[in-house]
Amino acid sequence: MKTTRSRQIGEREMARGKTEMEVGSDGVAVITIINPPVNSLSIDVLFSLKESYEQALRRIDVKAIVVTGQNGKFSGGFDITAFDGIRGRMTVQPEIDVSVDIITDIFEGAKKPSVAAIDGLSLGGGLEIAMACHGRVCTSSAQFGLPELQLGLIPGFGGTQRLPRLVGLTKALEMMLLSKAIKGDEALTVGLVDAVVSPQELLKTARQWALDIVEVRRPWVKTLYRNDKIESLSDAREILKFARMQTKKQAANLSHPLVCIDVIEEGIVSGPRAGLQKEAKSFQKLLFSDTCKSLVNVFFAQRSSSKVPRVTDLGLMPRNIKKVAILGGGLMGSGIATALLLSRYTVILKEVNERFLQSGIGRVKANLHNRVKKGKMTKEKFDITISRLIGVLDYESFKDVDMVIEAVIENISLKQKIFADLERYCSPNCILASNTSTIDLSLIGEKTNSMDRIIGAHFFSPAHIMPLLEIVRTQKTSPQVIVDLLDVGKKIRKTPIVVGSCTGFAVNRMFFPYPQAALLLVDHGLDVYEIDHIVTKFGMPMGPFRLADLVGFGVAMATGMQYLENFPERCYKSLLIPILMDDKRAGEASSKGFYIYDNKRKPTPDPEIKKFVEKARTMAGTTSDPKLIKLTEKDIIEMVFFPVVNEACRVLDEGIAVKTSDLDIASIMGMGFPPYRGGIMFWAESLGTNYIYSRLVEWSKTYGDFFKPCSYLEQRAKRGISLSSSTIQVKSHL
Ligand SMILES: C[C@H](O)CC(=O)SCCNC(=O)CCNC(=O)[C@H](O)C(C)(C)COP(=O)(O)OP(=O)(O)OC[C@H]1O[C@@H](n2cnc3c(N)ncnc32)[C@H](O)[C@@H]1OP(=O)(O)O
Repeated sequence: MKTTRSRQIGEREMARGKTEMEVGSDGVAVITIINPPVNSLSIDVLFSLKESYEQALRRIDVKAIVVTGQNGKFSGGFDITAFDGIRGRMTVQPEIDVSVDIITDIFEGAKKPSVAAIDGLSLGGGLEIAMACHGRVCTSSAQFGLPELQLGLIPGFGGTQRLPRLVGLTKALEMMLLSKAIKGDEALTVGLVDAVVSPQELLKTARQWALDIVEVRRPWVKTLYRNDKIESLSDAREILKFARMQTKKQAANLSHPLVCIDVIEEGIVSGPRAGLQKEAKSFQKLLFSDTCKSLVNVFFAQRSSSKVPRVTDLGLMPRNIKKVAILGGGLMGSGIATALLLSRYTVILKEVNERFLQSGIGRVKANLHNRVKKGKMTKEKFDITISRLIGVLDYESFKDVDMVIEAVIENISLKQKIFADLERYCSPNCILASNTSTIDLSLIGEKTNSMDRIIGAHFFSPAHIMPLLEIVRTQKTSPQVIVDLLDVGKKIRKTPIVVGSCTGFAVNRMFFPYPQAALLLVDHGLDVYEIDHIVTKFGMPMGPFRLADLVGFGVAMATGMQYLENFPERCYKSLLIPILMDDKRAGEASSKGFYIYDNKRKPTPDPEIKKFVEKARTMAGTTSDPKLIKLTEKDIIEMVFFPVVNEACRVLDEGIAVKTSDLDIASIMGMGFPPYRGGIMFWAESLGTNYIYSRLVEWSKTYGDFFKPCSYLEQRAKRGISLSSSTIQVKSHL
């Protein structure tokens, strides 16, 4: 990464982070990286580190150097917030290459040895600096990784060259291509560090290690020139060939993992300095890629989703939730119970009779057993985990639970009765949550006086695996209850988004036009499997028809009815699914839907589908539209996803979601929208509001109000304003 410092400092009043140096009577200079919260490497930190090094090298009382990070964190890597600034500055002639000129020539090439003392995080650029030191000492909880690929980048401070030289090619590829972090003990086993010590011993050991190098009691190793761990050229080529093959299979739409492999290969074939140069060039190019911009958007969107205006800024502390009761042990209830048990909550599972209860407990056990089978959980851990699950048939044990999550079938009167019961049996402070995916919470709590503690906890199936938690609040939900649920969400490792109450809430609501658009295209002449293929190629985990099979036609019809009741003017009604249901097809569960499923649930296209499609077209009076048959893949993607963008705009307009970035997260984590496209709104923004608006206008003229753009989109398109700008800003432009 090339940059200049003078411009940096000139641009800001205050430096972003620094290093401090302290020289001990033993002649060791300890340089500490200081840039809370994760000691990221801003340009200021990097230049301060360079200055500290140069000072230490100049001073005759300094024999050796120890580099460490403040507050038990070595460094979380290069400052991701600085990427935009760097992109802007790279049009100016860059002067210094951080990787070669600073890290390699000044730090690693120094005439005095340096040792990294690593506790906590050592990620990305942080690990790359540690690898350029001549020794590494860490604690067992220290975390090491090069996760740059998750940001659409490759390591840019020499990581592609030094990591293989320390841990061998296979392990290095695994750590980089899978962004897989390892802990201190494994780092020692694979050769990434030289010693693991307690946090109390860390600095002392690192100082002594550095002095030992000076006094030739330990070797002075320059990682970049090590050869002992690198495989022979022919073996290396085979390993890299296999890695390329795997990468193409698993990430067909991404090029940066292949760039990473090329850069590693360059170092092995042409030597590490050539590798460093290729790495620097590739890094700079990737920094400008759409993939990088999209994935960085996802990184910050994910972190901002738990920051809720007028809720998390009130200074409220989350209450300590220990015991959670779940009503209903079906697919959702058992999945939620599993997620909670895995994070050490005590869980009470209530069912209406013994048979249902045993099935529910059986499902939880099966979920946990799966983890044991995959080696993610030991048998002992399984026993401890399942011992925290208590099955009950009545409300007796509900008096001391901190939170209840109702996960019964979507029946309004049943839910109303349950919430009225809960109000009687639970303590007045108990949080009353519902896992409903469509029903308005005000309706669910109608028969209670507890609307302030009623909240939606909408999990996605399978609940113990899917990463999203949609937290649904009403006008009356208290901020404290939202803060509590956000905290539980974080503890069970979910990414929460907080949204308002409406039919389908944010995720299902904005995606309801998605299958409808696909059905419209089929009714007008397109092929079911072609649409699924194109949508999958775009990056969705499955196409809309395969998804309908997975969800099941019964559920698809029931939720479809909800949208039809609430938004009749913009629903597309196809007869295809009811026709398939008449043929006793219910989707994957019945082994037949749009696809035929074998006993391993592998889908195969069904030639018979054509017959049903024809019938649906005849009954609806639609015919093949010659214009649609000629559509390009791009057109099809737009016709399927622009109605989603349009509905997302309504969700924002109604204040159901407050940030476009929350909808990005919702689309990625709730629906599998490809993260490397940044999320549905980020992708839409990249295409241009006006473009989306004009295409919707054009289609609505031919195919009706299903495509009619909403006023939120129209206003922004006409004024050339981004989708994320608030209504107030738009009005001010009027
Ligand atoms: C040249 C080099 O090769 C290029 C690079 O180094 S690119 C950077 C590589 N490093 C990474 O990708 C690490 C990214 N960070 C993470 O994975 C996680 O933040 C973490 C594991 C470090 C910490 O996780 P956790 O404790 O859950 O805290 P988390 O909420 O994620 O982060 C805390 C804060 O630090 C910020 N932060 C984390 N890493 C950062 C980074 N590298 N740069 C800037 N800010 C960062 C987060 O945005 C967040 O800010 P906020 O409080 O304002 O929202």
